[in-house]
Amino acid sequence: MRSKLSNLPVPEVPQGPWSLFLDIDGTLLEHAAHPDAVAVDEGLRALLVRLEAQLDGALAFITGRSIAAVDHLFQPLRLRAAGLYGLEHRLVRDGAVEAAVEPADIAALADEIAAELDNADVYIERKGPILAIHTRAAPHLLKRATDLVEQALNRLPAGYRVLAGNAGVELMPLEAAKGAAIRRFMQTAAFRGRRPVFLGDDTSDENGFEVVNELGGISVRIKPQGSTAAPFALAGVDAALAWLDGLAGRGTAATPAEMAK
Ligand SMILES: O=P(O)(O)OC[C@H]1O[C@H](O[C@H]2O[C@H](CO)[C@@H](O)[C@H](O)[C@H]2O)[C@H](O)[C@@H](O)[C@@H]1O
Ligand SMILES: [Mg+2]
Repeated sequence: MRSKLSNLPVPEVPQGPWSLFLDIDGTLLEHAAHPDAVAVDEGLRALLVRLEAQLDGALAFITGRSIAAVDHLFQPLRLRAAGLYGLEHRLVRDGAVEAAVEPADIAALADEIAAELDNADVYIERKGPILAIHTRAAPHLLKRATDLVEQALNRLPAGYRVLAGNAGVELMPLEAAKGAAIRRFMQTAAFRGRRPVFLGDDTSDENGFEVVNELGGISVRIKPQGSTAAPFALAGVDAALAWLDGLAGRGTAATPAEMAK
């Protein structure tokens, strides 16, 4: 069931064994005009290290970015992660990435859409099997970009969908879903038997909230703007980081450099 966001309470503190799933953009990092314009500071790295140690490894990023992009952002950390909305996984810290394959037809569509839009403020992110058109720096082009992606969808074989956000639109395989990625982690040794907690900020996180709710976990929508399946909310990135900081145990800390060994 979807609730009105404005009335949502701050999340309860998890009791007993719990695990943590984290969206990145808009949850841990403030949005920037371009995907490459964000940066991770040492405070955030240290917070993640503390939480990961406290949870005996039961922490994973669940993101629309590729795992390669996540590793670049958070280096030297290589935490557990589902990238590309679950098309890629790294189920153990520092482990191998199960990568997704790029269908040739998506690459061709990206070229066509780039030529049609022909605007330096629109960024077309080619993420293998997913194509993202970012219009954050050119909001007036969101409708045009969405129309072009929907036209492209009609020319693809069945098995793709369009996911529209506030500042862009993505074309992706149907199996790209954060909820499925969370279920997959919950079946692994580090997460099994723990209560999932998931923080996310966008439409693409709603499917993850539904799965976490079904599993009896705590789902939290960051900076609410519409309806959501999450029963809890936090006002923005600063509030999310402060809440996580409050959960982070002190005294078990390894440094990011130690974790990268
Ligand atoms: O699932 P997330 O971790 O939230 O990732 C979602 C997308 O994040 C990135 O794009 C978004 O953040 C950019 C930086 O703030 C912003 O410029 C863009 O408008 C946002 O859509 C990333 O580039 C995408 O690949 C992710 O799908
Ligand atoms: Mg996000």
